[in-house]
Amino acid sequence: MAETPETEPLAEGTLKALRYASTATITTQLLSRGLRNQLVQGLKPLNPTRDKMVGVAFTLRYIPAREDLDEPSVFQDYDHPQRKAVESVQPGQVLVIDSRQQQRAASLGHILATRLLRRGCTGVVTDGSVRDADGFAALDLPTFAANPSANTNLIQHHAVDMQVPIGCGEVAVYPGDVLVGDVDGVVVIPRHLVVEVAEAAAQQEHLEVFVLDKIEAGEALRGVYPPDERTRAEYQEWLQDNPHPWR
Ligand SMILES: O=C([O-])CC(=O)C(=O)O
Ligand SMILES: [Mg+2]
Repeated sequence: MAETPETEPLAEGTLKALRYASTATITTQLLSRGLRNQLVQGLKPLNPTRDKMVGVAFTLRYIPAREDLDEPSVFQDYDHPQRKAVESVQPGQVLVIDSRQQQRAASLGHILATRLLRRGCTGVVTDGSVRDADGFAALDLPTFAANPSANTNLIQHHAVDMQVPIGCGEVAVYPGDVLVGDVDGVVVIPRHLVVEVAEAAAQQEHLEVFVLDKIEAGEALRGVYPPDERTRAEYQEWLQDNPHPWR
């Protein structure tokens, strides 16, 4: 497995391909490579009009809160791990939080998310909750969470570590992995596979545009979906006038 520095940005071509491909298509490409558990479970997009998300994982891990440690004055420390994480996220990264699927308290709120947006963060994913949900709905930052919850994180969570491997919605996320989100959910692509999966997914997406045209025109599935040799040859013709849009 090739080593990639966990903060390495994605190449422009890979970004464009991932913005073009749907999460549905990406999960199919991951399945063809033997990976069946890459879709983060239990999430909803909180700002459905800004739901396409692509970015490199910056991870933050929460453990259960304890009353003698997690009281409001801890936020007087600007180096509190939650605040430090927000001020460490780099442009092109998605903040992914392991909230242990616990939803009673928010993993973060709208002010911190606004700071993330200003830092060039491209999305927020937590398998717990967020608060200030109306703020998230209006913020130009794709956000995926299980639920809104008014409680601040200290009620249930203790931020303990960043840029370590985490679990989020039953999926392993390693720093530097690539997250893609849309209306169907959030998929995690292992970093060493991202270039090939992005290209293969974009190609599949483009072929499916052609296939869908035929189905809309009334053609039957046989020979078309999945496309047989004849349909693939027609697709090659169609490509002359419909070049790959992510290139
Ligand atoms: O979740 C928190 O405690 C922080 C918060 O409200 C915000 O960022 O607006
Ligand atoms: Mg707030």
